Amino acid sequence: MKISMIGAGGWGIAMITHLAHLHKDVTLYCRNPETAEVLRKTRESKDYLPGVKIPEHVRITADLKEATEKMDCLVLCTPSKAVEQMVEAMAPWVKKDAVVVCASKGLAAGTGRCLSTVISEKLQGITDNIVALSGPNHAEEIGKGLPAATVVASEKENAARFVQDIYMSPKLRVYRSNDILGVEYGGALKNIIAIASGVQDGLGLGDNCKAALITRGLAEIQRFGVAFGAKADTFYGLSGVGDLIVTCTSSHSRNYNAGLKLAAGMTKEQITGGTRMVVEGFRTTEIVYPMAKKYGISMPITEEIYRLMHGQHTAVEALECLMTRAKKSEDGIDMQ
Ligand SMILES: NC(=O)C1=CN([C@@H]2O[C@H](COP(=O)(O)OP(=O)(O)OC[C@H]3O[C@@H](n4cnc5c(N)ncnc54)[C@H](O)[C@@H]3O)[C@@H](O)[C@H]2O)C=CC1
Ligand SMILES: O=C(CO)COP(=O)(O)O
Repeated sequence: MKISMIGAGGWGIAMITHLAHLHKDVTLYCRNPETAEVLRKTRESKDYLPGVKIPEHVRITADLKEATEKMDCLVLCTPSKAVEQMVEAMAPWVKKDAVVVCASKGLAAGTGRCLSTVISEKLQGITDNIVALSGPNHAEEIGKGLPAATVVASEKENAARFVQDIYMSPKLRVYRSNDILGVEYGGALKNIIAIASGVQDGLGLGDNCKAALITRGLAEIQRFGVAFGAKADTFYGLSGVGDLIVTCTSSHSRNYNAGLKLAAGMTKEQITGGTRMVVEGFRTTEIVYPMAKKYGISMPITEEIYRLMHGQHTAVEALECLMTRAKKSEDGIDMQ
């Protein structure tokens, strides 16, 4: 079994460390040759995941061909903005019928399509074994081997089973799903609500407000996902409500921390300029809000995060707008 991790940020390092405890032939692709050399020598990324030792037998390479060819399983975990380009670059070396896993959480710019859809298109004629992996999984905890659960989803049942077998361990419980779109929309859109959660904590709004935000956040994530082909029930699972809870409440979350900074008055540019780590929720908001507007999908929290990011509302104004909206019924079917 030859497994390769494409992306050496926090998530890639956590996953390859987990997989290295279960498999012998494991590779980590790091795009920067100097960084790859440092990782080879120190077996640790001080920048992305300090305190996690990459096992000695993990092959670390900056050569994409070496990281791709002959691999039975390729896991993509770059920031979402790089996934399409990365798959395009890998395509000439991807083995026929290899299983390709998308562990990045985001959507395609412009179209808002799921990353698995883009990957499938780029690998047409080479493989259709495309799987999404998503769940409440902070790299900091997976890297330390703390217990967790996740979901692997695919239209191809055998591909999902294959990835389930590869990842499953007494430390990581892996569930299967056939709703790849639902799993991906949950993973991508929860980052918007996590930013909002950071904003609300930054304003000191309390636990009742947090519970309301998570619950109403789930409702709008589900509305969007279902409108684009996901199954409603998937959002009540690990990749939906599970990931939403952890990202809205964990101090590990980059999106949550970005929200805290927005509430403190920092701009999106100041926040992203101050960290090398990806804050996916900003990009996902830029993609989702115009789509929600275009297709008439009510997403009030997403709308306020968009306005906050664009300096159109302050955090306090965003709160006021959300609290003073027209009266609604909870299930969205408004009674006369
Ligand atoms: N960190 C976490 O706990 C989890 C992250 N994810 C997702 O995984 C993806 C990656 O996240 P992290 O590893 O945390 O990010 P990170 O910010 O820790 O690291 C990003 C890595 O991608 C590389 N990179 C940046 N731009 C690139 C490009 N254009 N082409 C190729 N490589 C590029 C960087 O050099 C770095 O190695 C994101 O979509 C994130 O939402 C999913 C689950 C958990
Ligand atoms: O997706 C994640 C946890 O499941 C990571 O979230 P952040 O990108 O906000 O850190």
